Amino acid sequence: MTEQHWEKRIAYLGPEASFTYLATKAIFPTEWLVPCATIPECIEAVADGKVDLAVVPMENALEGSVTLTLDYLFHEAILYVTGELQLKIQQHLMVNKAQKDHWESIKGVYSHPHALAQCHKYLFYRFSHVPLQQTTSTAAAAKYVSENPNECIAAVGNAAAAEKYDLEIVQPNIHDFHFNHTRFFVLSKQNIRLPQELSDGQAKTTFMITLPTDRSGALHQVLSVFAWRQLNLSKIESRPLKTGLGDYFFMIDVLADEKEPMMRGAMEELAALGCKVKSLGTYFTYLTSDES
Ligand SMILES: O=C(O)C(=O)C[C@]1(C(=O)O)C=C[C@@H](O)C=C1
Repeated sequence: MTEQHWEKRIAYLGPEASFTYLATKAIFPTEWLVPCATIPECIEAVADGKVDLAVVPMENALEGSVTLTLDYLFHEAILYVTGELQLKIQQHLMVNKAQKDHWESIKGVYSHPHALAQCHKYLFYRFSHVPLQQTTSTAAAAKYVSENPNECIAAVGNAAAAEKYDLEIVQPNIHDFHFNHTRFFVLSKQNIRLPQELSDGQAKTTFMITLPTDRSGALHQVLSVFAWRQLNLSKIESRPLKTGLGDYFFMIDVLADEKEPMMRGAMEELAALGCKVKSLGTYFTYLTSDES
């Protein structure tokens, strides 16, 4: 955080100039940032104690959840959310400067699948004949385009990536809807919280809940546990349990601190209903002002 000097090691989905990097750098300007090639690599790095924190994308306003992050947190790792970062997302089409006069003849568009999906309309109407190639991040796509000056290809990513990898932005703001933001989780092995200063001050708790058995009304009962206590939910999403078709767990965000008496009561009632509840902890949201 800007007011502290933790000198922590923080893994992020890299390389440098990815959106995850911009969100991380905005909130941790002085810490040691460690790029990882994939979301599982970031999560494993913090789970194995190689870094203190890891920052991974978890939800985009246009494309929805980053399911790899949610599933990995449920199935593979025991980690806590210490904070949530939010970043405004602006996607630009960029080419190698050696190709800037021929950009309308591009033979491929490279980017992270979420970024390509956020620009679906533009790419479909403008370049429907051009194959889309998935990369591990938008910055990885920009790096690839910069390392291949003889290929007439483009990357989709942010302005910082264009600058870092010396590319020319040939079409700015190609995302389909103006309101484009992404949420990122800051993960830790400890159930700790980033300092509340600089956050929006609203405590949020994320639970992963498995219903007892396939009995009618079970989800209704779970929701009523929160409803009658006037605990406000800001997200609910079902994901496959991976044990069979129709088996799900639910990821629920509640706008309250898990230490509040009402939340403790809710947890007790869920247990009495036979639900398995995994709390990822209570955390605050930090709005990053980076204009990418
Ligand atoms: O590729 C990047 O730059 C990322 O940080 C990943 C990611 C994502 O997974 O959603 C983050 C923000 C944008 O929504 C697009 C891509």
